[in-house]
Amino acid sequence: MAGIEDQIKEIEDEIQKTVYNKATSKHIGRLKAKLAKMKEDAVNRAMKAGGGGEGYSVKKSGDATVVLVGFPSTGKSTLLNKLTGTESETGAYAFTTLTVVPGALEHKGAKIQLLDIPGLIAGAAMGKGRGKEVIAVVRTADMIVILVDVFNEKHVDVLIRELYDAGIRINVPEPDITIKKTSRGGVRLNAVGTLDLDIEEVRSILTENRIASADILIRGNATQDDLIDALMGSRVYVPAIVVVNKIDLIDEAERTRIEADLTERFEMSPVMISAAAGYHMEELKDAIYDSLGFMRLYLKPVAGPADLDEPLIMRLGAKVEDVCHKLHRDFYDKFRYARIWGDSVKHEAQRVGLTHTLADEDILQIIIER
Ligand SMILES: Nc1nc2c(ncn2[C@@H]2O[C@H](COP(=O)(O)OP(=O)(O)OP(=O)(O)O)[C@@H](O)[C@H]2O)c(=O)[nH]1
Repeated sequence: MAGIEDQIKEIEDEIQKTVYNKATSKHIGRLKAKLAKMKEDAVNRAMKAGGGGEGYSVKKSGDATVVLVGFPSTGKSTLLNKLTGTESETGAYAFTTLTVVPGALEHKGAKIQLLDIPGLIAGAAMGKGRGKEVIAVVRTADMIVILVDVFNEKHVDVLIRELYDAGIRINVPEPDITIKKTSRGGVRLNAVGTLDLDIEEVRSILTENRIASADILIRGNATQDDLIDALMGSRVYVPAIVVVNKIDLIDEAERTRIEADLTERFEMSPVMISAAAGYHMEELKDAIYDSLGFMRLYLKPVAGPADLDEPLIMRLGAKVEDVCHKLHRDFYDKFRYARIWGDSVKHEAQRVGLTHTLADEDILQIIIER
C-alpha cells in the first residue's frame, strides 16, 4: 500500500513541477491519466480488502439524501439532532459516530434525509480508517454538506481533496464527453464549440488507457482532467455547500474573516452556524434546499382543481416520465399524455409526452389508458 502511495506522490510532484504549455501538455496529460488509474486501483483494492462494512448500507428515503462530511468532533451529531430531532450520540471526544445515523428534515414541503457518517479523515479515499465505507455512502448522496468548525477552516481543503480523490466532483456540471471505442481508424476528435484540448493531448491520454482507436465527441470546453474523468467513468457530480460550526466560540471580527476567506477560496459563501446554540438554522435549511435544486409541481386530477397545498417535490430538470415513476409504475406503463399549465409550456393545458422537461410550479395532469 505504502508503495503505491509513494508512486502516486511522485507523479503528483512531477505534474506540479511541470509548467503547462504546448510542449509539455502531452506529457502532463499522460501523467494525469496514469495517476487517475493508479488512484482508482488503490481505491478498488482498499474496497475489496475492507469487505462488506456493516452499518453502512442506508436505505434512501424522502425527496433527497444529504450527507454531512467533516472531521471528528466538528459537531455533525449535534447538527443532525438540531435539524431533525434525531438522537445521534454526541460526545466531547472524537468518533462518537460509528455508524451512519439517518434523520429526516422537512423544509418547504420537501422531505430531506440527512446522514451523519463517521468523521471523514485524510486518506479516506485511499481506504484509511473506515474511510472506504464512508466514501461509498457519500457517493450516493444528492448533496454534500462540508462541515468544519471555526478553529479548523483549513480542513475544507482537505475534505474537498479527499472527495476529489474518491471520484466525487462537487459543484461542477458533468462534462459532456462521449467516447466510443472503435476497432480501427485511430483517435478522432469532434468538438462542438471552442475546445482548448488538442488532438495530441487527447491521443496521449487515450494511449495511457490503452485505447488506440476511438471517436470522441466533446460538447463545450473540457480540460485534460475532464477527459480523464470521462474515461474512468466512475465519477459522480454532486452539489455541495460549506458550513462553519461553533461560531458561538469566536467574536464578530473573526467570523467575518473566516467567511471572507472561504468565500474567496471556494467562490461560494459558507453558512456560519452554531449547532449547539441553534444559530442560523433556517439559513442553513434554505441553503440545503437551494443547493438541491428542488422544484414544486402541482398535480391536477382529471376531474377537479389542482392540489396547491401539497406540492410534489422533484429536482430541477425532471421530466414527465420522472414524475410518472415517482407516483406509480402504472402512470408510466399506461401513459397516454400529460397536460401542463405553467412555465414549461407555450400555452395553457398544452399536451406533452414523457420526455417533456418540467419547470418549477408547473401544474400537471397525467392521462393514462383505462
Ligand atoms: N461551542 C459549541 N460546541 C459545539 C457546537 N456544536 C457541537 N459542539 C460540541 O462539539 C463536540 C463534538 O460534537 P459532535 O456533535 O459529537 O461532533 P461529531 O462531528 O458528530 O463528532 P464524531 O461523532 O466524533 O464524528 C461536542 O462536545 C459538542 O457539544 C457548537 O455550535 N458550539
